[in-house]
Amino acid sequence: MDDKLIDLRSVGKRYGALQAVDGVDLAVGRGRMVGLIGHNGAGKSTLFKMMLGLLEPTAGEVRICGVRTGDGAFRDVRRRIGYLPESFVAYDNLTGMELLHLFADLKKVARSACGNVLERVGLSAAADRRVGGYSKGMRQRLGFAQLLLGAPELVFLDEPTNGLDPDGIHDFYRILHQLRAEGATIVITSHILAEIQERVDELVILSGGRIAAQGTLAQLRAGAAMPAEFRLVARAGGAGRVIAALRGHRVQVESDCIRVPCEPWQKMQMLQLISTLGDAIDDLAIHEPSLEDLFFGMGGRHARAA
Ligand SMILES: Nc1ncnc2c1ncn2[C@@H]1O[C@H](COP(=O)(O)OP(=O)(O)OP(=O)(O)O)[C@@H](O)[C@H]1O
Repeated sequence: MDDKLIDLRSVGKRYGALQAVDGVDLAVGRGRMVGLIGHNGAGKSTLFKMMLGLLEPTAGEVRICGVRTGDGAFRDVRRRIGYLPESFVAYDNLTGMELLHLFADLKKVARSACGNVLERVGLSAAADRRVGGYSKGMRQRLGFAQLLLGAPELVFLDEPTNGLDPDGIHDFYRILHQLRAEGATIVITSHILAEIQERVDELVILSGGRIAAQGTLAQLRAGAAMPAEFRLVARAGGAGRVIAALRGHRVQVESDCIRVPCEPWQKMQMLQLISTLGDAIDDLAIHEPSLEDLFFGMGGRHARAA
């Protein structure tokens, strides 16, 4: 069996004169969880639709579970895929359970699986209520429940945490991590970079239809070579000594701390220097660049320049 569940080779999609996706190469192995991020219009949904076989690429090849999306055999592959679109449309006059029965019938999954799935997303108590009375977060959970039907091997989620409260987001990722532990391969898009950065195995930054960067957060940090920042809190009367010792560094003095940018390879030197200041320093923290810092340093900047 092919362990590259997703295999995109030089994939492009053109809408008339607009090149929405351009020369994308991407391989995702079984059991991986990948975060796809990018500005509005970067091409995330177009890429998703091509991976789901809903859109034909105008260039290159999309293979899912080893099968080309244009091939007849892809119909069977589709049954192994779960998809939660950005706007999950539910029928308001059905109950949550009735709606799930509908999805179970469409997916050829036994209706008896629905109770368990509703329980998994925390909607058991609302199973017999009409969807019209559900909150935005409850609808999103229902969308997640339909995705779980049939235990999909490959899962695509487009902005899945929109509308969820912090508890909902926490539960949502807990279930996703369980799915991954069971062997599922997961691709997720999000605009909430702080939320996704520590929760996926790998990040793909899409910009202007192309992959601007790809890797773990640590790899993206290393590739971007963005400085970390030391934040030093001086003891009363100690600030002058700290600033004098840091002469030659780009020091920024704030009301609550002294900020010193530091290249990744200079961290140990900086720590040694700080250790000589002893009792002039009350506290220190090292702030590594966040995904948001990297995004605006790479994809975001490219995107806006495009
Ligand atoms: N059916 C279509 N016809 C013409 N242009 C389209 C079509 N669908 C998308 N586009 C264009 O392709 C580009 C990529 O759109 P896409 O929806 O894939 O981006 P996205 O990254 O998902 O954006 P968002 O974060 O806003 O959902 C955009 O410029 C968009 O206007």
